[in-house]
Amino acid sequence: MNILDKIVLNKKAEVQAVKQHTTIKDLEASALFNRQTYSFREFLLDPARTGIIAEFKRRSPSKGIINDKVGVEAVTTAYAEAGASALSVLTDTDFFMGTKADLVKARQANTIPVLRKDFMIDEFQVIEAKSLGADVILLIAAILTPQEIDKLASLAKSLGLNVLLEVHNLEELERSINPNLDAIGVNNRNLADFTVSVETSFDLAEHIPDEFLKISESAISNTKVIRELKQAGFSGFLIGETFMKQADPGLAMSEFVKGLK
Ligand SMILES: O=C(O)c1ccccc1NCC(=O)[C@H](O)[C@H](O)COP(=O)(O)O
Repeated sequence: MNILDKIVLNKKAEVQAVKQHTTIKDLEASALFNRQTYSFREFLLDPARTGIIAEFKRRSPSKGIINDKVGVEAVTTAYAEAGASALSVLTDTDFFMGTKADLVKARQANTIPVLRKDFMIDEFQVIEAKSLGADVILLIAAILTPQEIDKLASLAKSLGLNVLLEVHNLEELERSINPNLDAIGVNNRNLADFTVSVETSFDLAEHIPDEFLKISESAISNTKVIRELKQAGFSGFLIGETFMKQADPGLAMSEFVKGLK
């Protein structure tokens, strides 16, 4: 069984366990549930920002612990200050050391869109994402059927959430395209074997219809590649480890963006 299969199996058990003690009514009662979400498109296309979706990521299956010494409020506010167009916050605990509380803290400390970075397999998690203050959810084509993507994306849109679909190859892209998506993210990391190549983004760029925002995800480590990705039509750049592996991830981002000017 590859790591993605393990994560999904674990996630199914986790969601079932949460449903034992939390109802949809409980989620809808959250103070954050009825807030107006920020537009992913508006912030990503704002020329005063960088297009960077800056990720708070303590640990990953591919790298182990990246940084467990920093706090989510301090890092995400520094990311926003450095020009992030949006924030990505891992809420998976078992594989990434993220928490749902991290998302709430990032939401309350910032006024830019926040992506709930998790493995969404159940409608409950979409409603939960809204209750935690997310603006954007991630749907991963490799773990969902087209019918599941359609169901989860249309629920998300009905709640005012933005939807980012993540693909890794042309077959996933072609089978998963759906009018309820806002953005298509090309993951440069193969989630089954962890190999990374930014060429994946360049190869898929021309196949993504223009109505969707194009996001390049993972293994982005310098500003030269961002300039090249912009030329190829990408307007969003999801970056985690490059910033988080530094003692001060916010400072690392502010130094990094100097190279974009
Ligand atoms: O990062 C991993 O090791 C990983 C393993 C299995 C499933 C997902 C994984 N990462 C999620 C992501 O997509 C990244 O956190 C995100 O794109 C940022 O990537 P990076 O800039 O390379 O940290």
